[in-house]
Amino acid sequence: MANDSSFLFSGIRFDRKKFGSDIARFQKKDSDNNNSANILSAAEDESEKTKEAVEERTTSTKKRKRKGTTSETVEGFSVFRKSTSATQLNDEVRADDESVELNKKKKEQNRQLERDAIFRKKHNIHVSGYNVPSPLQDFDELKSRYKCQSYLLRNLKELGFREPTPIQRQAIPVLLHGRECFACAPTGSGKTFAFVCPMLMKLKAPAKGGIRAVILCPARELSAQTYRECRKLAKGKKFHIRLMTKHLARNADFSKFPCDILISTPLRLRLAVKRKKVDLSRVEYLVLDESDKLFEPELFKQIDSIIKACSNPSIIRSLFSATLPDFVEDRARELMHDAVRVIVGRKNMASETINQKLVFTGSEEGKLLAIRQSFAESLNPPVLVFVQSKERAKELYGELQFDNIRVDVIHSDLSQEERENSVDNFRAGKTWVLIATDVVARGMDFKGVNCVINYDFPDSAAAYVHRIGRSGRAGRTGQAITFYTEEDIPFLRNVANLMAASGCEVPSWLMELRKKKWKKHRPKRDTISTKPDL
Ligand SMILES: Nc1ncnc2c1ncn2[C@@H]1O[C@H](COP(=O)(O)OP(=O)(O)OP(=O)(O)O)[C@@H](O)[C@H]1O
Repeated sequence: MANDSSFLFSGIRFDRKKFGSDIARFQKKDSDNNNSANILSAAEDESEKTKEAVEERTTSTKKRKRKGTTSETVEGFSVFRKSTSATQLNDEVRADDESVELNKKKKEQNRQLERDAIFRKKHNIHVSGYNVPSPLQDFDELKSRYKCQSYLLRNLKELGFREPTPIQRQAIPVLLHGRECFACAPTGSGKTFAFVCPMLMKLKAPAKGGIRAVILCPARELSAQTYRECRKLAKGKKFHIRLMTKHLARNADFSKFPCDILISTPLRLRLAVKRKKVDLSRVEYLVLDESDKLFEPELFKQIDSIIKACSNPSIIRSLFSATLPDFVEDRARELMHDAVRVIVGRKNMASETINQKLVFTGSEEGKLLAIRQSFAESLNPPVLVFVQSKERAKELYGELQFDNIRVDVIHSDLSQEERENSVDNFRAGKTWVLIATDVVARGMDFKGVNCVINYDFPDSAAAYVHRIGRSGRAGRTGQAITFYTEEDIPFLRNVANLMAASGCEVPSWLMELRKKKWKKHRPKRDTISTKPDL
């Protein structure tokens, strides 16, 4: 025991002065107790010394760090030094260093998070999800942070894109970090580039060996437009970008040619998949543009089977739209892994750059008078006029085509070529007024549409937001006029709410109307005609 204790406590100097009274007490005890008394007092001493030693060690480690040295003998510390191996000590020092480093890193991360939050607030960007990448400060960061190739930066410049739009600031880094993403941003706010840019950057260079990326759009016109935009952005790089035409869907064998990016409507892609001429198992990127439309019941089956056919486990999927109803969010959460949700402004809101107006026309006849009067007073082309069906598009066209204005029409009964011509002529300014059904209500980027007229009241909040969003794009101002008749009054409050939310003045009586659930409001309307009924 004595030996043990001397071994255990060797090196400890006993402070006789400090523990004088204890020594006196223990000296009175018989000799048998001497050993244990010594041990006890030595133990007390040790505990005292241990405390000192620990304090000493902490200070000396700090000192060492300050001085940059690693060994300094401290009195009374040697017992621990002796029983602690050099590697252990080194480990402790290293652990200390690491924890300081970690703290520094954490602090910097927190500062970055704070900066990101301020920046997002400034640009009205709202995110949710784990570890959301920092938003882009400018396009230069595409190069400095993500090694963007020069062809893409050059194309951006050529297109006149100086600053990223809010959705581009956030969605591009999210996708470049390989995260799935569902995003909602106002009409005309640059969502196309937000998904095409990271796609081109991730694909890096043209390659053979199957379809690598797919963009799905709900309408042919929008697919054609996205195809053109992709090609503009990819200029200078020989990517194989293909638009799924009716001919390709029916006849082509996609295994026979390279395809980096395929742009299609769900119907055409589904047809090609069914024919087994398209293999989607290698697709690395899948974009569902106008995703809420794609998830509507009439397209859901096709979309579902396409998503299943894109079976690559490392696929990155993204959903984009200006309207993101809850059912689409739910679907996105089911579908995606570790997705980031990006909302610019408020969900499902009309663009704030559009001046919106409601006009009561009483009857169908009243509408025709109102549109003629409006054109007579001030026709400021290009003007887009929306009606609720192809029959009504034909009727209105029949009325206006002889009115000495350059008017055209687009609907699903026209041939592909006729539809393309209508769009091209309108884009080129040859047509002043384009009468349309909802086939061109979503995504179409007609530059500088001055006014959208909802000749027929839209059938849903989403339809309203997308239709009027053909105007007031890319920061420009625009105008939207919505005609309403008695039949539409139950749904007026919904439009009034959208108007108020995007900053338009709304008469107070409108805000006092009752709200009614707006579900596919397409009442049977009287024929558009000034000819008297026979
Ligand atoms: N960073 C940018 N700077 C300037 N213009 C831009 C920028 N990004 C996109 N644009 C332009 O803004 C217009 C609208 O872009 P885009 O069609 O992608 O909008 P969107 O958000 O997809 O609209 P929608 O919801 O109607 O589909 C286009 O003409 C496009 O060229």
